[in-house]
Amino acid sequence: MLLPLLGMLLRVDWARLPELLTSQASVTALLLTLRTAFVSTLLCLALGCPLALVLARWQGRCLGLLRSLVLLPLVLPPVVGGIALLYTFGRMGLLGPSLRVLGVDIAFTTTAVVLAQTFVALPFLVVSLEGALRTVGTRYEEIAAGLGSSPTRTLWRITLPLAAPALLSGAALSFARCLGEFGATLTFAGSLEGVTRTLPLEIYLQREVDPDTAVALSLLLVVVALLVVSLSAPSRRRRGAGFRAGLFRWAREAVPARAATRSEVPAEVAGEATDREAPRHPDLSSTGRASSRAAGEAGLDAHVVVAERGTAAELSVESGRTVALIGPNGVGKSTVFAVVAGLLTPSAGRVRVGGRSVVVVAADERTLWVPAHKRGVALMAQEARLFPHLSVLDNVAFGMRCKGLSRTAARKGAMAWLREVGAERFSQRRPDELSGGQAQRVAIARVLAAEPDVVLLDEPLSALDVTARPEIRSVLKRVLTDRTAVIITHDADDVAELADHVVRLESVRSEQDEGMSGSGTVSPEPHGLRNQRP
Ligand SMILES: Nc1ncnc2c1ncn2[C@@H]1O[C@H](COP(=O)(O)OP(=O)(O)OP(=O)(O)O)[C@@H](O)[C@H]1O
Repeated sequence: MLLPLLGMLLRVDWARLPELLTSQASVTALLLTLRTAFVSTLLCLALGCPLALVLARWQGRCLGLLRSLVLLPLVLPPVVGGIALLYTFGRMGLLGPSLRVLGVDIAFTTTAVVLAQTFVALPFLVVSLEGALRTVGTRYEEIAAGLGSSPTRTLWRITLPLAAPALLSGAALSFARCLGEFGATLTFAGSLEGVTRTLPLEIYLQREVDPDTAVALSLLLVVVALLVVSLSAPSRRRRGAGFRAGLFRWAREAVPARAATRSEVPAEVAGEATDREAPRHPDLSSTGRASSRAAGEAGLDAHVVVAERGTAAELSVESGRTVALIGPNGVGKSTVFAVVAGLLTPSAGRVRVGGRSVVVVAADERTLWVPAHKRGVALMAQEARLFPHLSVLDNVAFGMRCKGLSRTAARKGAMAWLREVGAERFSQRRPDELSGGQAQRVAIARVLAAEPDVVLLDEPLSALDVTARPEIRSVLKRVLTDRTAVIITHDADDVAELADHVVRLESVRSEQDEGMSGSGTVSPEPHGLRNQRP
């Protein structure tokens, strides 16, 4: 890699360098290159983001074919791309006559340069972004939906910010690729000075007449490309260090509405929630949920069959009660949660939340399907899954923001919840600056601050060490009082301390059941198991 660069550097006429770089033709070519590369990168972002999202999230059959098509320009010689574009947009091409009727002429114009650059650079953005989206997965999006976030809000507030580093690297790579584009541009746009002659074309021309200018311009292109790529390359330093992180932090702090300073936030909520009652934000307390918490009413009622996972379960939770869902590994407890939370369609069954039907499926056909963010069901998993790009305070405020509270009101409420779970001193930290126990406290506050009708806790204490467990258990015990909740656990202490009832999901696989990998039965224990060993 270095040797050819060295070879070029030794040929640079350093004394004449400024004069060579500032000639009229060089400056025109450089400005045209930067301008077109910038527009092409914007076009790559506009086309590449949805494409990457589809490739990362869609599970259709033609996915492989679609990915191959998107990646094709990476392996095609650019001149082939140029010919393809010419026979599509050129005067005699597929769309040429129709475009001419509209008075649009694309081939051999600056627009053609932009199209050629976009054609070859798009895969760089898509590949970077798709990889990042797949790595992040859907776990944060599922949490966001449980907190009441609409798909659009989730896209802008969770998915894209989480993929921002990859988006930046992908955009920079695309920009760099646009800077160097030659073959497709020459074929489709030609080489007209000031219109389509970009820097690579200028270098090629100068090579014939003035090799010193060609070498000087090549050096300039190397420097620009190196700058772009190095600024966007993933940092191997500690998270939060480095130029990019510094730039992001500076931008965050420069926008006062986005981040309150450490001293501001506690002052903002001074005097809030001084009692040990679980705080309910005043703007959220009148959502009608109080009536659904009347004793004896159904808080959650689920009858679920997921044939492909061999799970069948019936679960009923009185409003304001906590039920422990227990059973051996693989019996289908998390599957039941996924159906109730709206993350999985059952093969048959129905789910009612607070007396409202949210799922009805009969014979594999969904007759009623309320999307996850409209169910009022929040899921808390083994790991805290705090949104890594938000501060602790904004994590907890997220659910309230989804319900339409102003940023200030949501942060006030969030601070009160953090105080409730004993985590207010971490409010301005980032999730990666918390221990497992601290993160789990914050996750509890985040779920409860969203005021869901039903809280689903999937082994919330299992990732904690033995010292943190009793502490978090007692926090849970306090905050789950009067809430409709289901907790999956393998720990007898959790059952004894947290649950009003126990539902046992059992495997009843037998010789006769061949074809079903297993099924669940339910055996509700009588109320009063509290303080007993199950
Ligand atoms: N994404 C998936 N796709 C297909 N099958 C799955 C998937 N996740 C789980 N299963 C299967 O569904 C069945 C129930 O799994 P589930 O995770 O619901 O069990 P569980 O009772 O929660 O287990 P554990 O106590 O180990 O968490 C298992 O046979 C499992 O292999």
